[in-house]
Amino acid sequence: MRLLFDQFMKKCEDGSWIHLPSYNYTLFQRSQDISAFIHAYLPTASKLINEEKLLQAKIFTRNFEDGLGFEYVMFYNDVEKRVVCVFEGGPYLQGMPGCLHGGAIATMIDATVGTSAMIAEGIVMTANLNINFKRPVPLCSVVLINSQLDKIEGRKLFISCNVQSVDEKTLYTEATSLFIKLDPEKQV
Ligand SMILES: CCCCCCCC(=O)SCCNC(=O)CCNC(=O)[C@H](O)C(C)(C)COP(=O)(O)OP(=O)(O)OC[C@H]1O[C@@H](n2cnc3c(N)ncnc32)[C@H](O)[C@@H]1OP(=O)(O)O
Repeated sequence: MRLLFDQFMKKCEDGSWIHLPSYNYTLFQRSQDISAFIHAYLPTASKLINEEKLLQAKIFTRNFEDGLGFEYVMFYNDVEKRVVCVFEGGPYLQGMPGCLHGGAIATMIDATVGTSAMIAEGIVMTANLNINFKRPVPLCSVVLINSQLDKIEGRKLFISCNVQSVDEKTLYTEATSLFIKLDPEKQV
């Protein structure tokens, strides 16, 4: 993980790649911003949200102690419209014995392609995520999640993604996704 981090940080030196900051909370740090977002974009859902509990909200992937859950770092290449995530799924993410849980893989795919969509179009939501699990990901191994923004049609963003071993010899997972840029005029 450290070796790959250093390799990508080196790529950032000429500005072709950017190290993306990781968030422990949603992109909105203050609760009133979260509340304003929900009332603006998700009025239907806002009626069901417990505002008090909302104060404890954290990004799902940032809820485990170091090394036990989702350990990851993302880098972005604006020319290629790519986000690459270096990810190690910790021991608390086990599915079948010795394997990373499929839901944990889906989460990190969603986070990676979602980051790509947010960079391109701001406030987006996942409308569709199709995942082919081709080989089991060994638990606690480091993988590369490569996402590619394929096209934008109106509010629709089509992003593909694969999960490979660090030596890129093993293809673990392939996915396609559709993100929709939220329209504040539309009741979601
Ligand atoms: C920082 C890390 C980033 C993390 C990112 C994580 C993102 C998430 O996990 S979001 C949570 C999971 N997603 C959700 O809960 C979303 C639930 N769905 C929704 O809220 C709505 O369906 C939403 C917002 C996606 C689309 O609703 P709305 O804005 O009304 O758009 P809508 O008019 O229905 O559709 C717009 C277009 O997309 C198409 N479309 C919408 N959904 C789909 C779909 N599932 N499949 C194919 N096409 C679709 C529509 O057909 C329409 O196409 P066209 O413009 O050609 O007619």
